[in-house]
Amino acid sequence: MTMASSKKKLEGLVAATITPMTENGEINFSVIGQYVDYLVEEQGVKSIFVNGTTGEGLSLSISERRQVAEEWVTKGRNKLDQVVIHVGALSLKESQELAKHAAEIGADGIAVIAPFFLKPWNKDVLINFLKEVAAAAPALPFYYYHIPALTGIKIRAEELLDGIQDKIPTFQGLKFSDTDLLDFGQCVDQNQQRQFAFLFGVDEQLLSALVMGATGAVGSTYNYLGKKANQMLEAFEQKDFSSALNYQFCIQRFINFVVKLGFGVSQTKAIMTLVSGIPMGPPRLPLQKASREFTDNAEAKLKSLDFLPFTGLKDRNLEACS
Ligand SMILES: CC(=O)N[C@H](C=O)[C@@H](O)[C@H](O)[C@H](O)CO
Ligand SMILES: CC(=O)C(=O)O
Repeated sequence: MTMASSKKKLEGLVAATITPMTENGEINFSVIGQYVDYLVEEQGVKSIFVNGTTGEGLSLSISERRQVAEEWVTKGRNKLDQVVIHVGALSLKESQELAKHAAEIGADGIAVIAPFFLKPWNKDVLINFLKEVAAAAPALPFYYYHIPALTGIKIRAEELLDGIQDKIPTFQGLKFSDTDLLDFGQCVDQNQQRQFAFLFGVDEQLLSALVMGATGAVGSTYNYLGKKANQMLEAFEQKDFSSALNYQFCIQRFINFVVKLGFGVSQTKAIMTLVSGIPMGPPRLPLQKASREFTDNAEAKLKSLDFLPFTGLKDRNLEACS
């Protein structure tokens, strides 16, 4: 526990990394170095969450997950603050293997979702599963990744956190990807004496979560809207709430637009390719590549919001926020 507890707290924006792929569906390791530089230099994002939802972690083989994790850790060395690896899997054995591997390669933490096929039906069973995974990496900070809409496991995070450190001594925080701000607020409220990280995962609502005590955020949009989100965090920090709200609305205009077109990991890959210029490639089945129509519409919206660099249309960007 000494190593885990001496680790500095995970805070600020954490990009949920995309797993770049080639047109024929293999992982494109060759762009990960550029991707790290892009996040740090262009978006001001210094921590990453690897092999999660956005990274199609559950669609990769165990061997691929190990290689992806290793590449991010290697390329992020001396550049990134923290690299957290999502090691959740349906098989406890696989999850433990990935946790152990994350420790071996020098990752800064591990996160785990609830197993979602044969399900834990109550808090104690879920804790037992998480505990067994955490124990495979006893020196690494452990984060629970709460994403009930995707796992179907609706055990409230507030309930799960009650007494969790007695069971999982390396427990260090929560990645909360749900819109239930009562549950989130109570996680914060009931653990004020503990140094947990409360990482919010609904990018379009981050400002509300900051009010509730979020200490950071993990999300897909920080890959390409990190700079804007950082401006919002800065304004919030300065107690300039009207500017913070202005930034949140600006981010919402974009997310609202793409949500209406149908937004998920495939679309995130297309948008990131557009904005960063780094080819993210297609997603893996069962996901399907974003349509040309989606990409064209998203591009027009990004331009009108002034979210694309060098568009040369500044005077016509009526929706742009400062
Ligand atoms: C379901 C999902 O992928 N959630 C992401 C992270 O938890 C978010 O970053 C969303 O992509 C984002 O908030 C847009 O809805
Ligand atoms: C968004 C997020 O945290 C994930 O992709 O796992």
